[in-house]
Amino acid sequence: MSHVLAITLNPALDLSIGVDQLVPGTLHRARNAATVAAGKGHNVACVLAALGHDVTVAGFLGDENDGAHARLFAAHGLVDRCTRIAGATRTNVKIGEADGRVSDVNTPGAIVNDTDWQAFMATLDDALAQAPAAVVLAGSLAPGIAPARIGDIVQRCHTYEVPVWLDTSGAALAAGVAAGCAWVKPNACELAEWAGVALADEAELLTAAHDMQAAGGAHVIVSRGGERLYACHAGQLWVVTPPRVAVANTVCAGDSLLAGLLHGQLSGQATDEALRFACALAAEAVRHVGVGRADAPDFSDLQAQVCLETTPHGAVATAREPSP
Ligand SMILES: O=P(O)(O)OC[C@H]1O[C@](O)(CO)[C@@H](O)[C@@H]1O
Repeated sequence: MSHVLAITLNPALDLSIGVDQLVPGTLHRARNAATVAAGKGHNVACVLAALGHDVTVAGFLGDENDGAHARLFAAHGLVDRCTRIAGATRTNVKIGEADGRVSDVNTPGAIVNDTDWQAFMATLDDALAQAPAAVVLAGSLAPGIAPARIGDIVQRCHTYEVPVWLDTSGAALAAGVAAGCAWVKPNACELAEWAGVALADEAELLTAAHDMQAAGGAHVIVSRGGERLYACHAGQLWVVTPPRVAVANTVCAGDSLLAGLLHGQLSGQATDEALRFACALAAEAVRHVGVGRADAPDFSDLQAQVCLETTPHGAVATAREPSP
C-alpha cells in the first residue's frame, strides 16, 4: 500500500443535527445531534487509512480545541503533522432532514497568519521529502490564506515530483488548476463557477470539464450528487451512473469518491475498476453520517450496480442516458 499526504487547510468539527423537516424561522427539536472531527482532507485520509494506506495529515488546527481531531487521527492511525494555530477550529453545522436532504452552514475558521503559513510550508517540505505517492489538497481556505497560496503548494509538490489531487472551490480551485494537478474533483456548481458561466446542459458541462483539463487539471472528475458523474481521463470520457440507495446524509460523498478513486489508482486498478469502486464508496457513504465503508456487507452489490459507459473525448456531446 502507498503513502499519501492529505492536506486540510480549513478543517472543521461537523455538528450534524437531525430534524424531521427544516422550516426556516421556526423552533426545531432535534431528533439527534453529534459532533465529529472532519474537513475534506481529513475525511479522505480516514477512508484511505481504512483501505490500508499509510496517511499523513497536514494543514491547520486551532490550539483551543484540537482534542477531537487528535483522537480521530489516533483512531485511524494517521500521522499528525498539522500546524497548531491560535484560536478554535471552526464548527460546521449540517442539518439533516428525514428525507435525506442536508443543509450545510460552513463557518469561516480560525485566522492563519504569515508565521503559521511559514511553519506549514516547512512541514510540507519535510512531508514531501518522505516521497508520498500522492498529495490530496482538499477543502476551503481558512481566513488569512490567499488563493494564490494553493498554487504555491502545488508548485512545491511539483518540485518533489508528487502528483496533487485537488478538491476545492472558487479562486483556490482556479489557482490550483493553473499550477497543474493530476486529478481535480469539482462538483457541477464549482465547475460552473470556475468556467464563469451557468452550465445549462450536459454538453456545456463537458465542455467546461475539458477546458479545465486544458487549463491544467490533467484528469477531471465532475460529481453531481446522486446523478451520474463524468470523468475525463486518458483521452476518454467516462459516464458513471451510481447505484440507487436510500439517502440518509450526503455530507461525505464527495470525499469518499475522491478517496476511492485515489485508492484505485494507487492500487493499480484499471480506470473502470477504480471508478466503479469510487462510485460505490460514495453511494455507501450517503446511507449514513460519515465516510463510505468498503467493508459494508453489500459493498460488492453496490459495485455491481454502478453503470459505466465510455466514449472518446470528441464524442462528449453525445454522452447518453444509460440503458435501462
Ligand atoms: O472546507 P469546506 O469547503 O468548507 O468544506 C468542509 C466540509 O466538507 C466536509 O469535509 C464534507 O466534504 C465536511 O466534513 C466539512 O464540514
